[in-house]
Amino acid sequence: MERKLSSPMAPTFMVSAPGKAIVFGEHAAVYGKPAIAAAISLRSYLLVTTLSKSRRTVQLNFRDIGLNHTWEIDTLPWNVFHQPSKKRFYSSVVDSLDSEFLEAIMPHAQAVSKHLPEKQRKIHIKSATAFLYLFLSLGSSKSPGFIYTLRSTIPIGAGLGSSASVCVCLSAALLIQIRALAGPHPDQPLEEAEMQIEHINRWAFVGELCIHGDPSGVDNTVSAGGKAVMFQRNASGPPSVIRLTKFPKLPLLLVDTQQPRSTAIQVEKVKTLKTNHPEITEIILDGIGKIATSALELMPSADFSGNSDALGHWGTLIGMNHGFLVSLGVSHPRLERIRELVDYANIGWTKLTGAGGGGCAITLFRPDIEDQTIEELEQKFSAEGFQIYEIILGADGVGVLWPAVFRNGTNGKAGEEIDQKMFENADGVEGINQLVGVGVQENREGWEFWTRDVFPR
Ligand SMILES: Nc1ncnc2c1ncn2[C@@H]1O[C@H](COP(=O)(O)OP(=O)(O)O)[C@@H](O)[C@H]1O
Ligand SMILES: C[C@@](O)(CCOP(=O)(O)O)CC(=O)O
Ligand SMILES: [Mg+2]
Repeated sequence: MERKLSSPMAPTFMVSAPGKAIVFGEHAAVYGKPAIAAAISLRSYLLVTTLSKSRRTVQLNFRDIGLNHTWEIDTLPWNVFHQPSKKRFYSSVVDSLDSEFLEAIMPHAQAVSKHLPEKQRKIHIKSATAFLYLFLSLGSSKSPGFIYTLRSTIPIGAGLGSSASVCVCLSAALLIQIRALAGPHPDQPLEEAEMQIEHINRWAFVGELCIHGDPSGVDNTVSAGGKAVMFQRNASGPPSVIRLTKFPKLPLLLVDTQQPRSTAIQVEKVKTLKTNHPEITEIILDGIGKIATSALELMPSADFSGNSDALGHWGTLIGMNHGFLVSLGVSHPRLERIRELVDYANIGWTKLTGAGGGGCAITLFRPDIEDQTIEELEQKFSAEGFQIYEIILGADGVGVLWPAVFRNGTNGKAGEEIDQKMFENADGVEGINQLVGVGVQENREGWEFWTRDVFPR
């Protein structure tokens, strides 16, 4: 099914991609060790509006970070991106950034936030760079004007793969616009769907390269394909990915320290440690990889309930994995406080998830913990300023709503186009979920996913 979205009359459409939780193996994944990660029910949503033929501008409206910038399409450095000698950079698999491209983009990316404080400015520039790199690689100077409006329910910079989910949305939207994707549709052969996911994933990785320098690729892989994966980066060629179709239902709690940090800085920390203490660091990274392999071997049936041995084994591995991450220097006192509270109550095993240095921790509960005990713990977390997220693991990967109209009566607007302003101004996570959240059953109507439901819910 080909879509003619580059036509000026193309209707508004929306794409969405999930965040992720790394259950085992962060950081070591960067160095080619295996990792296990699952897509979560928090997601990003990107609305693409085509402008009339006479308006040849591209507007990036990233409301969550306060970025709203418009470029004239004709002023962008198309000549640099589309020179014949650079063809391989946009026609084949791209696994590194081109310095000439980056240089050409930089003044345009830097134009987005001239007068902001340094920290916020960096965030804006990273997102704008990822967008421009993909837009110029995949798009054309003849392109009509567009508005890209993004909202996300994933906390930014908290280890839940917000960057990857944004990059998957951008990649999917742009590939749809150049008619490079077939589907998704329910009777699409699995192999074809997998190829489409991989196409989206590869360009999302390029976006991640713009945001964090040296990503392993695990985040974009699990965001694009959804569900859960065992992921291993290879020294050359594409990574090895096993889709985990029997990922267990975990009694899991996700707690956010609310301590912001940047993945790029945490990854850099480990790199410095590896330079200064190569042998010891390699042993730790290898140990983390062995934990992920062991977890995969011990992964029981789809359900942990009534299988306390398996749960206990995974719990022990979670504790060991966290210990190794502490040794790498990527924990934080707030993360240790979460672990301390869980350990005192003796009700489970905790590890940081994602790049650490702040961000989120996951706790796997022991079997048969009373609901009241969990409630008491949650109250302590709230009192100390931690944020608890209710998530489901194994969510759908990238999906498309085409055209972007309300399909149901919950918003009282069935059949109406999803209004850009309404989406832009949706009030926080609740507002976004209510309006378009695919986790809300009524809102799922009309969404199509390349991934299939393989997990028991
Ligand atoms: N909702 C969003 N809107 C715009 N940019 C975003 C959004 N979420 C993430 N980003 C980009 O991703 C970066 C955060 O990525 P990263 O440090 O890898 O943390 P995370 O663990 O959330 O992926 C931000 O600096 C920003 O550039
Ligand atoms: C630390 C790392 O393993 C995961 C980073 O995840 P996040 O950006 O913190 O969500 C880096 C990577 O694998 O690219
Ligand atoms: Mg990230």
